[in-house]
Amino acid sequence: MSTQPTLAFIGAGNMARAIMGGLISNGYPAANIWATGTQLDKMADLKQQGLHTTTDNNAAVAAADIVILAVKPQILKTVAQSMAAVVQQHQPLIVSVAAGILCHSLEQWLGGNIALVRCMPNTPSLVQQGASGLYANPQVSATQRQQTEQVMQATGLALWVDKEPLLDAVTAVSGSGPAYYFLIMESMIAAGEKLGLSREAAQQLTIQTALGAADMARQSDVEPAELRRRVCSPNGTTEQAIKTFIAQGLPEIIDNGMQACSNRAQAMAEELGK
Ligand SMILES: NC(=O)C1=CN([C@@H]2O[C@H](COP(=O)(O)OP(=O)(O)OC[C@H]3O[C@@H](n4cnc5c(N)ncnc54)[C@H](O)[C@@H]3O)[C@@H](O)[C@H]2O)C=CC1
Ligand SMILES: O=C(O)[C@@H]1CCC=N1
Repeated sequence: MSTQPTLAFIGAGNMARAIMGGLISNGYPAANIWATGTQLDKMADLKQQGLHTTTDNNAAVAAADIVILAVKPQILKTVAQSMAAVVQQHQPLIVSVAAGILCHSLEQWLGGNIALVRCMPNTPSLVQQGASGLYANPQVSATQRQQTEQVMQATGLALWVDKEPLLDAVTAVSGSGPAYYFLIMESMIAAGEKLGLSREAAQQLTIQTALGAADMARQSDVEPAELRRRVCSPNGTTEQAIKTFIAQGLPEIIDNGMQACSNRAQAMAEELGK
């Protein structure tokens, strides 16, 4: 990475830890990363890796070029308001990873007129296989856009969207998406066991199949639908599985689930954004 801005993660929980872990594995200097939380002892492992840890959000903000807001959406208003003065004084770039909290609300809570990126990452960032959607408000400079992109690309794919509501679609596809695949894996492991495999064997085969399918889809120049057809021999075994999935409504189930996810993001903006 050519430029290495100092980062402050406000709320060192699951998502922040996934991004920080991905960055460190990618060679980002630990000394350039601050992590905050409510209890220092819960961040002892981060301190041991060379990160700065503190329970004082304002101290981390004052030290940072980029502040990543990674607390739960339900407490973001209180946390943002308590750091507004130091944000206005130091003018760092703010990146919020919170689902469903609009730029408009964040700008208000942070005292107005701030450079703000909303980012919807996902937890595979930890193994540098993340997928993030990014949206910048007009105050974000070209350099700040580039810096944000560099940071998020160090954890995987990072794509810009040009309309803020599209972040709810990103949430439905990739932000929440790992959980869908984990559920499918859970179900395949259970079904494999029911068919007589040991749990260990069912788990290994399931995970390797998910990895293989994803890697093949990524490397292929044809769409996943064609790759699926190539697995289905006429009157063979896969065809029976796929016919059963479709007859029982799997595509509609996935559509409904993702719609519910996006609806929830919009409802959170209403509930929590005032
Ligand atoms: N978990 C996920 O897969 C994803 C989460 N997100 C977003 O990331 C954000 C965080 O979610 P998670 O990491 O899952 O939650 P989490 O609960 O694991 O992490 C939040 C952290 O904030 C800390 N915290 C609480 N009050 C604080 C305060 N006043 N100051 C500083 N830190 C404080 C908590 O100790 C906790 O470690 C949410 O806004 C969520 O919408 C976005 C994409 C994916
Ligand atoms: O479930 C949530 O609200 C967060 C946002 C996307 C993934 N986890």
